[in-house]
Amino acid sequence: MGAFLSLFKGANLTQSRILILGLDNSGKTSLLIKMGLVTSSSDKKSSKSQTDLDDDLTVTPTIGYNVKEFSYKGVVFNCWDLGGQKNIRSLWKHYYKGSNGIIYIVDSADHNRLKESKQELFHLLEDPDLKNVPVLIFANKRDKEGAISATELIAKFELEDSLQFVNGKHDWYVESVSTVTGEGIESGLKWLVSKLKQKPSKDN
Ligand SMILES: Nc1nc2c(ncn2[C@@H]2O[C@H](COP(=O)(O)OP(=O)(O)OP(=O)(O)O)[C@@H](O)[C@H]2O)c(=O)[nH]1
Ligand SMILES: [Mg+2]
Repeated sequence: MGAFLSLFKGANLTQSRILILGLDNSGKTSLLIKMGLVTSSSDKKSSKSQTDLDDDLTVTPTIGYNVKEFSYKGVVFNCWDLGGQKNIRSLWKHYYKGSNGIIYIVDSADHNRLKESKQELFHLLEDPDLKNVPVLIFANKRDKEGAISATELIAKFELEDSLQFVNGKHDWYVESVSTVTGEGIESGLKWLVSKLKQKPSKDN
């Protein structure tokens, strides 16, 4: 009976596997923590506090991965936050298969690493297991002085010219965010929800 009820409850939900990727120190784990708060506060039925949500997550460099599941606007986000240090980025590809979307995080205040971040993004999109997946790019740390805007990131990453041509057609969207203030996160998630609802789950 319990199994039947949970099946019924999930009947209208779009299941999605989302990878949170980006260089080390870009803010992936911070985003995972904040996403729990943003999605639960938009769902008025939930009254989770920040403490409820991040008790098992710490903002220290991730060795391995963290996984969290959120429901937001009819979509179940099964989010995988993978460690971004250079020596463990080669492990990312083992998580690509079956993914429905990517949230790629860029530290928009770290000018010295924008080129490396761009190269990593284009490299990962060459993988056949990520063909056609929508890519939400978060220009994170907008609260920091010197952070570049979403428009500047689009220009620096040359997204207009090239992203749609990498390995199939990738819908993409850039939003300037801060995981400290939460600004921008919901707007980006709304875009991703609209893309995930357009495509059947696991359709890569
Ligand atoms: N000012 C500011 N600091 C941030 C923001 N997001 C993350 N940080 C800080 O950036 C540092 C790195 O954040 P993490 O979330 O651990 O970064 P990560 O991408 O998970 O790093 P790895 O696990 O090493 O791949 C931490 O000190 C965070 O507090 C933001 O929006 N603004
Ligand atoms: Mg981390």
